[in-house]
Amino acid sequence: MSQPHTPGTEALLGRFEVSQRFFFDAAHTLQREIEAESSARIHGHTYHAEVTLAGQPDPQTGMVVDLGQVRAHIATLREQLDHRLLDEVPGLGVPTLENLCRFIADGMASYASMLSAVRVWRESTGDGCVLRLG
Ligand SMILES: Nc1nc2c(c(=O)[nH]1)N=C([C@H](O)[C@H](O)COP(=O)(O)OP(=O)(O)OP(=O)(O)O)CN2
Ligand SMILES: [Zn+2]
Repeated sequence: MSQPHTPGTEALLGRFEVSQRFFFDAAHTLQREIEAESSARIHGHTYHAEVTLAGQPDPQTGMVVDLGQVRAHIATLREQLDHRLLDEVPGLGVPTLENLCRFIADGMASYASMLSAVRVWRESTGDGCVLRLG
């Protein structure tokens, strides 16, 4: 049974976080001080990403947000990254994990008020980055 939500009672109710994961395969180059030559060559990674949205469930739907809707939104965002040379993606900047987090967060602007975190990582190396928002 859902409880009516009274503003200011978040501390008692807690905060729900729902998330959606996706992955994309992409190529990039990177200017680095170490491993300079191999990083500057075009090479590819499988990137994993997770978008987290926070809030209270709507009393009618029982959902913070319909994750099916979020998945559809992410599919269009993913199109801009999957099988791309990241160096050429407009608005991304230097193709690092940090800028990928920022790019994905910007692409979730229509969910801005709920956006709690964006995480991007590479399983192959164990490298990861989290952008915490809100
Ligand atoms: N703070 C950050 N540091 C680094 C980033 C980054 O995005 N943010 N990115 C890289 C590179 O993408 C680099 O290509 C990773 O290189 P490396 O650690 O050498 O791993 P491999 O390319 O050898 O890994 P694969 O197994 O081939 O995927 C470095 N630093
Ligand atoms: Zn790389």
